Amino acid sequence: TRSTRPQRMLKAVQKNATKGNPQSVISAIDYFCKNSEWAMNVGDEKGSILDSVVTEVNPSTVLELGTYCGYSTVRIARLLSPGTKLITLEFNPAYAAVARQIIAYAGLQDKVTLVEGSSGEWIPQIKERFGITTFDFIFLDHWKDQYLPDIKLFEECGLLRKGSVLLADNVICPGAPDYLEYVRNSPRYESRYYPAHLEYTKLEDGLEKSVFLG
Ligand SMILES: CNc1ncnc2c1ncn2[C@@H]1O[C@H](/C=C/CNC(=O)c2cc(-c3ccc(F)cc3)cc(O)c2O)[C@@H](O)[C@H]1O
Ligand SMILES: [Mg+2]
Repeated sequence: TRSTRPQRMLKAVQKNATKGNPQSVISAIDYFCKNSEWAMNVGDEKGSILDSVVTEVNPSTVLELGTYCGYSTVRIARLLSPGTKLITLEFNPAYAAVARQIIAYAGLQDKVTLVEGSSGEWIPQIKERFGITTFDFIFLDHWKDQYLPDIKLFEECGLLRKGSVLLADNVICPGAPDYLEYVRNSPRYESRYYPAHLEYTKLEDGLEKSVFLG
C-alpha cells in the first residue's frame, strides 16, 4: 500500500540528514516540506521563535502536546541543558512510530520521553508517573480546540507555577480563538503574540506566549 506522508518525511530525513546531527534533521524536514510535500511542522520561521523562547526560559521541565513527526520535539530537545528531558504526548500510533525514529536519528532519544496517549488522559497522571511537580515550559501544537481545555487541566492539576511559560502554535491559522481570548483576558496570565507565517507559506500565523502569574 502507498506510504504515508510521515513515512515519506522519515525517508527524506534518513536520506538527507546526518545521523546524530539535529540541525541536519531539522533542515532535511524543512527542505522536504518546501520542495516535496507540505506538512504541519512548526517550520523554520516559527521554529526560530520557539528556539529563542526555549533558550530564554532554559527549562528543567518541558511538555509538548502533539508530537506529530517530532520536528518541534527535535528543535526543543537539541537546546535543553544536559540531563534535562522533555515529555511529548502523541495519541496517533503511526505518527508516534515515525516521531520515535526521527528523534532517534537526531540522536536525541535520551532527552525525550514520547508518551503514546491523549493529553486529557495523561495530564492528570504526569505528577505521579513522572515525578514532576510543575512545568517550566509547555509547547501546545495539538488539536486547536483542545488548547483551552488542556490549559484549564494544567491549572486544575497544579502543573503550573509562577513563571511557567506556555507557547501555543497556530493561534491565527488554523486558529485557537477561545484559547487566545482566555489567556489574553485572564488576570492569571501575561500574554504576548509573536507574528509570523504559517509554516512554508506566506499566510499569516503566529505563536502566543503566555506566562502564568500564579
Ligand atoms: C487532544 N489531545 C491530544 N493528545 C495527544 N496527541 C494529540 C492530541 N490532539 C492531537 N494530537 C496529535 O497532535 C497532532 C495534531 C496537530 C494538529 N495540528 C494542526 O491541525 C495544524 C494544522 C495546520 C494547518 C494550517 C492551515 C491549513 F490549511 C492546514 C493545516 C498547521 C499547523 O501548524 C497545525 O499544528 C497529531 O499528531 C495528532 O495525532
Ligand atoms: Mg502547528
